[in-house]
Amino acid sequence: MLKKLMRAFPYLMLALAVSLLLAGLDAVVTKKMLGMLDLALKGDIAAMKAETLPLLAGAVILVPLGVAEALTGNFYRKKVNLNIKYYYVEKVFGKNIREFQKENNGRYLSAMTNDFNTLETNLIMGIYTVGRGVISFLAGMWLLSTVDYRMIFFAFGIIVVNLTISVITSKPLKRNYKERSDLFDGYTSYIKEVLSAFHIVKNYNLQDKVTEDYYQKSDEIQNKGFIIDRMMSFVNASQNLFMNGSFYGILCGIGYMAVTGKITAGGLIVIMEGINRMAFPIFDLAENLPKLFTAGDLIKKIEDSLKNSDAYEETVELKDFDGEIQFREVGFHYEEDERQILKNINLTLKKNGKYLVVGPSGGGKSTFLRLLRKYVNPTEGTIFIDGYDLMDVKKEDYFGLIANIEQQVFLFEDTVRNNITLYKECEEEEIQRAIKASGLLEFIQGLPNGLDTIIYDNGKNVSGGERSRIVIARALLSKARILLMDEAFASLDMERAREIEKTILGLEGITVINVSHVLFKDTKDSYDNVITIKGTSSLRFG
Ligand SMILES: Nc1ncnc2c1ncn2[C@@H]1O[C@H](COP(=O)(O)OP(=O)(O)OP(=O)(O)O)[C@@H](O)[C@H]1O
Repeated sequence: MLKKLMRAFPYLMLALAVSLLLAGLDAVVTKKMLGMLDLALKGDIAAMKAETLPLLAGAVILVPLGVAEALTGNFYRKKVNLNIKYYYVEKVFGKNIREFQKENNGRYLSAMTNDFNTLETNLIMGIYTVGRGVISFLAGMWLLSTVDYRMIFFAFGIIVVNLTISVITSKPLKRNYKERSDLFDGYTSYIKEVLSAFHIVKNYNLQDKVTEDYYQKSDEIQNKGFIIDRMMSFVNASQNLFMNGSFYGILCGIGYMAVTGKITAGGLIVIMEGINRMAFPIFDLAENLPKLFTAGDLIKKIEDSLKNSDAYEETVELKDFDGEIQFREVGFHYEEDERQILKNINLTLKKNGKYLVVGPSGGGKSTFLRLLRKYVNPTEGTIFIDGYDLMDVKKEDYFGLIANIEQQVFLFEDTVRNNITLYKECEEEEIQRAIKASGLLEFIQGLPNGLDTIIYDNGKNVSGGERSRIVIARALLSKARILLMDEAFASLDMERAREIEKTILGLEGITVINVSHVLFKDTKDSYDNVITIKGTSSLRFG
């Protein structure tokens, strides 16, 4: 992520260069204006006339420079935000399916909202604000030094003390920011869960329980925010005390110099202006530096959540499926559960074969499919595909060879066409063939805009059976070599299920592995084999 942030470095530099130009020119114009005051007090009209034009020119240039500063600053902010968001999504979709499913994906939502907001405020804008603050501070320091060079030492003193306070206070702040981010993860997951279970909450009158839980979680987060704000106010108060003390000291000094005639009236105002320019950025620095130091931990937390704990290197490229899939002494148990789910599986699935997988509930049929989908690897034995260990086959190649029809159907909020083609270029004829084979023709003909009708909110306006058929059409169109089906007919009426099953069994050039408890006598015989999975106790093949 740091690399992505660094990519926006040139934009930051550009924005700060414009700020430097603006602050420098502004300081020169101020210095010249106050020089005019001294000339006026001396009555040197000729010198005043000579100074007027450059002064006016400088003042005019300040206007476009001010606009450029705002534009370049916003551009930097946009660039860096887009960079890290792009990086994040790329990384999230680089996660292994199994690892992603195992985690609570609320943490990703929380990262994309809460953590990114914190990063934007504390780091992205923090760096920019600190950079501008330093520039403005230096401009103020230059103004002071034009009157008395010793002011430079005073300025450095202020910076050193400010940095020290920021470093000391950042440690407890870091811890609290991290804890608040963790709380946000839980909070976001909770909100996601409660909103998706909205109808259950209403039907079972769980509103009070939800309100109470919500209140408690919000309370914890607010408390953490309160602790952070309280710490920041202590930090700011101590920085302010030091700053105000220093500035009052300076004011006394310059007051004395003015009274004793060591500086002119213009010089006095130059120093006041310089202090003014230094004061605001110093308060900005005091606020932003400690926050800036907390960003590292947040980035680490985000990066850690993006890592795949399974870093097994897949080396085999497999562009086609030519022969067979072989299970040899395959056994499996889930990572978090030592219970053996599958044991000693030995079977061969031939190219273009049609296989029906049956067995009791909880017997391990979906787990068997998960192995075939490469979501998990066997904990014992080996699955070979065309002679290669499936574990070594690159996921992106293998996923290109298989199509899945799962129990949980996901539909995009888009047209029926895009939901079927999954945004790939397809011939109209192929689409129509898939629609017919999946029994969707009647449904699509009845839609107001046919294939271009929009499906809303993961298929709110589509029935369970229609959803299944859309996903079946999707799989038929994908031209996959292996079709893996998990209770694909569960929400279809018998007649339609039988029809679609017949179509699928008649498909040439595709291997079908169908886990189903919906069995028809006439179609059952069309399978090349029926595999019975009954947990670890037995596995029957044929
Ligand atoms: N992610 C998981 N972590 C731990 N155990 C799991 C996980 N998924 C499934 N199991 C367990 O594995 C066993 C087999 O589950 P699986 O879903 O493979 O069975 P199934 O035959 O497909 O069942 P059903 O027909 O009811 O869908 C069950 O005892 C289940 O509790």
